Amino acid sequence: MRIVNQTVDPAITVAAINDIAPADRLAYGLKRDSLRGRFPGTVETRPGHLLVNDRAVRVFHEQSPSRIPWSDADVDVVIEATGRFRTGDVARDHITHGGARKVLISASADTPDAFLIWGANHDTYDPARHDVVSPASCGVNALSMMAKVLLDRFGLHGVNTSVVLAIQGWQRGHDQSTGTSRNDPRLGRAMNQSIIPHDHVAGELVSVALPRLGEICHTYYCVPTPIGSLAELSGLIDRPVTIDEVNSAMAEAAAGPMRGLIDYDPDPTVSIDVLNNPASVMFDPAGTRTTADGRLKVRGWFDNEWGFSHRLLDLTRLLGQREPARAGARLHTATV
Ligand SMILES: NC(=O)c1ccc[n+]([C@@H]2O[C@H](COP(=O)([O-])OP(=O)(O)OC[C@H]3O[C@@H](n4cnc5c(N)ncnc54)[C@H](O)[C@@H]3O)[C@@H](O)[C@H]2O)c1
Repeated sequence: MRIVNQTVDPAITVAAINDIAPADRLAYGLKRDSLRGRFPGTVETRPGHLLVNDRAVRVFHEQSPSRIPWSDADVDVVIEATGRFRTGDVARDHITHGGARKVLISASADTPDAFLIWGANHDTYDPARHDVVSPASCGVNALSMMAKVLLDRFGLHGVNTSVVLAIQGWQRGHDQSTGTSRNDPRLGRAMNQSIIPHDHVAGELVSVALPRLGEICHTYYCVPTPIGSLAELSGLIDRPVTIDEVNSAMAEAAAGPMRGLIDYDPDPTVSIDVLNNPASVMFDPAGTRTTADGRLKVRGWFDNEWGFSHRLLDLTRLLGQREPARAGARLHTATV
């Protein structure tokens, strides 16, 4: 909602929100954000609506995707961002029961019609076959951008990846045995006390985005920082390459074909410096390492909320297109 309101984009209107939270709580959550500060505008409530900068947004409070009357609010694209309904079949209820045209699951979904990573494989979108789409995760987006440059420029292979992820909404403040959103008991452990390993499928999904990379070994850790995450990628190329060559390739991509998706920042960087960066990854040239036998390693930072939300909107624009004429997408989002 914040990004839509700060961007003048006639292609996207937030038409409706469904959330189990009452409207006054949604308004409060939009007005005051611990990380991003006050909302730069006005937020009020009216019966059945939020008024955001005097624009009415319909609010529903249904628990189940099968009960939300999206067609009443003329919604084209639903962003399924509850974290609860991550399988393609359940998310499809927004279409079959709710009357929306397309669904974007804001996570590494199970069995969507397609995984589309913006800038890596979104040009494989087929409107006739892809109704429920997943952009994978923020980490997959960050890794895929660096991998694409290294693959296209140097023929990268033999890839290992790591993500170090800031605190997530589904984590717990103290140890819990029940109620965690995943099966792994480690994910119920207190988020502020540990580096928590997570068996995430991110590596597999980078391979889905860029099949020429082949299989990837991946590791993933959740850490107690509030925002700002790290992506590292290593691999092999068939000739020795210098640090300068790798960094120049990234800088050229950031200034050229990957503009807006890769940000190149030569200043000494720590994770909080990526706050509010809309790119999928902020490449950190100080992290590049190479060896004489063709091994290399790179790192980048990403704002796991802000960058990923921009990619959700990029995909929403794509899914919202109607052929031939009607431009524009009206969307639902469950998080504001
Ligand atoms: N936060 C991140 O860094 C990040 C990045 C990429 C992807 N994601 C994914 O996005 C999803 C949401 O993450 P988040 O951080 O925005 O979570 P969040 O907890 O901040 O937001 C979830 C929202 O869904 C609402 N909700 C819960 N159950 C509901 C239901 N049955 N019906 C309607 N609304 C319901 C909650 O009230 C809340 O407003 C997760 O799948 C997460 O993995 C998060």
